[in-house]
Amino acid sequence: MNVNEVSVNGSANGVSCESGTKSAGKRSNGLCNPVKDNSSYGSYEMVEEIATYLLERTRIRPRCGIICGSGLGCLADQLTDVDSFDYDAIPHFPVSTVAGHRGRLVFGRLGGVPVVCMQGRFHYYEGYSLAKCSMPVRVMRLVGCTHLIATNAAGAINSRFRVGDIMLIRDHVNLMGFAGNCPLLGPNDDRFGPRFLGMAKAYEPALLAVAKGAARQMPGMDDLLHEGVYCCVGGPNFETVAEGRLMALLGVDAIGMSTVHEIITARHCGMTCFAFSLITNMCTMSYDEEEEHCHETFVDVGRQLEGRICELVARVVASIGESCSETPLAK
Ligand SMILES: O=P(O)(O)O[C@@H]1C[C@H](O)[C@@H](CO)O1
Ligand code: HPA
Repeated sequence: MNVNEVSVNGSANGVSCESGTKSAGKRSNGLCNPVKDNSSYGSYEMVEEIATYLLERTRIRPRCGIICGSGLGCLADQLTDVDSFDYDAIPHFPVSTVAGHRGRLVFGRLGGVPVVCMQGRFHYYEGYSLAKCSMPVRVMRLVGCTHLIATNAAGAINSRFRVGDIMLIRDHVNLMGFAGNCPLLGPNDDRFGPRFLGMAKAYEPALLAVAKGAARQMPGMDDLLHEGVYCCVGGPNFETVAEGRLMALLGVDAIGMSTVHEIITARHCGMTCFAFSLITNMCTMSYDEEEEHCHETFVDVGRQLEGRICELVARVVASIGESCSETPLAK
């Protein structure tokens, strides 16, 4: 059996307290010592229990999961018919520790399409394993999502990009994977997906085409839009000049601290993926440049582009809604 065949019927009872998380009625600070953290965090039963907990408390049956990046929480604010769950109220869920990441799961409708938004994500530098950072993607799958939209704030390596541009992610470089760190480390549970998986079409070309078509219809948007390669680093420090230059040699267009492990996890459980980066800064590529990296400024860039970004996402979600109504959702 795999996730495409399984319907959620686990029980929300009998929740146990795991190290570095919180379970019903019991709390810790939600942080893990990465050394002690279990790389294969999130058994099928645990994820199923979280999904059941949520489905018992909302009538929304989402088709698409949306992860809001730094400063992009506005995406969740667009939803109607909302049921929201603070992360610290959901059994086994980690908690957000980064400014600009609100820390709640929001079920609702975007233009009529049922979706669930992570208003705040988990990052490796917060002390969570990659498996734990991306565990909510599996929850999204078990509550019924067939599609994932991941968004992030990123620094531009590509000198043609400008702050405020949007880069549709065509592909990524899994730098942390090169170093042996991957959300799928540890025993594989075939109910989620296969042991080995191809990543050549990680980002769905049809959704990239939809986004580009939508941008052409939005005044001024076409000029802001690029397509490129994203790379995730562990953070929380930004890159040295030498590292920035190395990224350019590797063919990377923008660098961030998320998304790659979420997409790997989503592809593992058969989800169709779309992602984009909001360019919040230019990476420092020369020793003569003043480094002007500031998380709060990055969050502000997101706020300034809220309207356009929300419209872009709404249009992609609408097209997902249309494709889902043509293809019946697997149980
Ligand atoms: O959650 P995302 O990837 O959007 O967050 C980026 C990377 C760091 O967490 C933070 C740096 O300002 O923004
Ligand atoms: N580097 C890494 N992550 C980032 C950056 C950056 O320049 N900007 C926003 N997230």
